[in-house]
Amino acid sequence: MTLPLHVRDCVVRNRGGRVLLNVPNLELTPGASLGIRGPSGAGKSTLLYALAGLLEGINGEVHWGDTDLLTLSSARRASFRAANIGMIFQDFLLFEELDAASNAGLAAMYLPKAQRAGVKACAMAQLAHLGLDASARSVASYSGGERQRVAIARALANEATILLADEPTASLDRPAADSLIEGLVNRVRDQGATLIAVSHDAHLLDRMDRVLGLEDGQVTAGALP
Ligand SMILES: Nc1ncnc2c1ncn2[C@@H]1O[C@H](COP(=O)(O)OP(=O)(O)OP(=O)(O)O)[C@@H](O)[C@H]1O
Repeated sequence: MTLPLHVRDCVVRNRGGRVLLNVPNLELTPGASLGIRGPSGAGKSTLLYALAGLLEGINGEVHWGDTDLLTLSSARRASFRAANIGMIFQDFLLFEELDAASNAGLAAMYLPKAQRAGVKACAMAQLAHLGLDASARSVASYSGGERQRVAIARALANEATILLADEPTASLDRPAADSLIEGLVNRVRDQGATLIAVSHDAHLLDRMDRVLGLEDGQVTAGALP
């Protein structure tokens, strides 16, 4: 199921009250891709976390279709994420002691039993597609590029229609980065998925339908379609 995004008056503050992010209005139709660019500390990751319902102390509205994420309990937000959102975190957030397949198939833990085998199989297929074998080695010993690919496989394993990616090409070499970009763009086109990607990679930003600029927590460009 593909879902439109509507964000209204989304404000995130730190504990001292400083505004880290202020997005008055952001709309994205299903099947569209949005790049997010801006200097370090601009609030790009904070915006992705807000869109995933991963922040506390946030004001405003983040609607995916009819669901306002910010009104849900944290348990319901976790279920919504497991069913709808694939997220590639900037620092990967892998479980160090687990192997690649367990990390990539993590969404299975949060889904109904009937869907678990499918997610695990999809995780294995994504790993293979990304050139990783099903080693029983824990990911603690993986290289940066391998870790990034495990994180990508995890994000794609639950067939999510919302893909939130934080610097997804940062640890990949150019051919691997271009192949990933191609795969993501194809997924948006073929499955009507929504892709929102924070990136400094001009190749990636060039392939997005729109690019949103952020600076010091404020939107500087590209909020409207
Ligand atoms: N949990 C937090 N508590 C307090 N401040 C935070 C928290 N998370 C982020 N910040 C601050 O919010 C601002 C935006 O951080 P964010 O990680 O969103 O920036 P970014 O644009 O993604 O930067 P980078 O490109 O360096 O990853 C920074 O000043 C950061 O220190």
